[in-house]
Amino acid sequence: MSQAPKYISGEEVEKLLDLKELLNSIETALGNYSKGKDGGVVQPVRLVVPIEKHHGHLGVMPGYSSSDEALATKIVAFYPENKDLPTHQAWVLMQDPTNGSLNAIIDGVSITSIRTGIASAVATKHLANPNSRILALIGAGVQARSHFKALSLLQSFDEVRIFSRTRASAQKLAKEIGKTAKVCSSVEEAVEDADIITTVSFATTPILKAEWVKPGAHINAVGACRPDWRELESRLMQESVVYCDSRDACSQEAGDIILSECDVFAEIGEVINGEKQALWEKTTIFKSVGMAIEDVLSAKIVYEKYMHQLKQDSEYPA
Ligand SMILES: NC(=O)C1=CN([C@@H]2O[C@H](COP(=O)(O)OP(=O)(O)OC[C@H]3O[C@@H](n4cnc5c(N)ncnc54)[C@H](OP(=O)(O)O)[C@@H]3O)[C@@H](O)[C@H]2O)C=CC1
Ligand SMILES: O=C(O)C1=NCCCC1
Repeated sequence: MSQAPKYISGEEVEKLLDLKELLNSIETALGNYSKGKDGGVVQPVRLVVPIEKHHGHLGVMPGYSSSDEALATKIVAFYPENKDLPTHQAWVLMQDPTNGSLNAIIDGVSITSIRTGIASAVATKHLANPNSRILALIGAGVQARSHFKALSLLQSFDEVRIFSRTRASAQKLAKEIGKTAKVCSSVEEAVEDADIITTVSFATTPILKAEWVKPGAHINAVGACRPDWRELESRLMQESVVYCDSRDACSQEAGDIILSECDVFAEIGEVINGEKQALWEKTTIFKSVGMAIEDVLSAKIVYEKYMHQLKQDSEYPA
C-alpha cells in the first residue's frame, strides 16, 4: 500500500537546503540538460495558462533526471499585482520515479526563490569578472534577496546598489543587507560602474539601457518571463554576449530575446560542459526564465534530508 505523501513547509526547505550543495547540483543538472538525450534530463517547456481576467498566470513544470533518479512537477502561479499574498505561489509534487507514487508535496515558493538565485550564481561564476566588487539589484522583492545570498557565495561585495519601483522596498532590503547597501534613485544610478547587475523586477517594458552598463559587466536578467515582457533594451541585448538557461524555453518565453531578435551565444550548460566559451571579459547577459530541473534537484535534496531526519528522530526520540 502506498504511504500518504509528506508535506514539507517553506521553513523546512530553508533549513534543509544547503546553498553550496545546491549550487554544485544545479550546475551539474544544467550541464546534463544541455547534453540533450545523453544528459538524461527530460524537461519540456512549461505549460503556461494565462488567467487574463485576474492578471495572473499558472505554470506547470514537470521534470525528470535519470542520473539523479528524481521526478517532480512544480505548479506555480504568478500574479504580479498581488498585494496581500506573495506574487508567486508554488508547490512541488515529488514522485517516486520507479513507480510514480507521490512521495511529498513541498512548498515551492522557497524552492523557486532559492534555486533561481543559485542558477544565476552558477552563470555568474562562469561569466562575471572574478574581481567583481559592485553589485546592482534592480527590484527589491523575493528574488532580490535570494540573489544577494546566492551571489554572496561567490564573493563579498564592497557595494550593493538597490533600485526598486517603490523606494521603501529598496530601503527595507538595504537595511537587511547592512552597511554595504546603498539605495539608489534610478536604474542609471544603481548600475553605474557596477560589475554585476541583476534585474529581478516585474517590469514589462525595458528599464535597463546599454549606455548605462559598464563594458565587461555581467547581467543576470531574471524577470520578464513572458514573450511580450522585457527588462533590457534591444541594443543591450544585441551588443552583449547572450547566454540563457534553455534555448527552447527562452525562444517561447523570454521577451528580451524574442523582441530584440538578438543572437543567443550559448546555453549556460554548454559553457559548463566546455562546449562554448565563457567570454567574461565582454559584457555578458544570462537570461533565465526558470527550469523545472532546478526545482527537481532542489526537491530531491530537501526530501532526502527530510526523510533522513525523520528516520533519526524515530530511532533516537527526544
Ligand atoms: N528566471 C527565473 O527563473 C524566475 C524569474 N522570476 C521573475 O523574477 C521577477 C522578480 O520576482 P520576485 O522577486 O519573486 O517578485 P516580487 O514581487 O517579490 O518582487 C518584485 C520587485 O520588482 C519591483 N518592480 C516591479 N516593477 C518594477 C519596475 N518597473 N521597475 C523596477 N522595479 C520594479 C517591485 O517593486 P516594489 O518596490 O514596488 O515592491 C518588487 O520589489 C519576476 O519577474 C518573476 O516573474 C521569478 C522566478 C523564477
Ligand atoms: O521558473 C519559475 O518558477 C518561474 N519563472 C518565471 C516566472 C514564474 C516562475
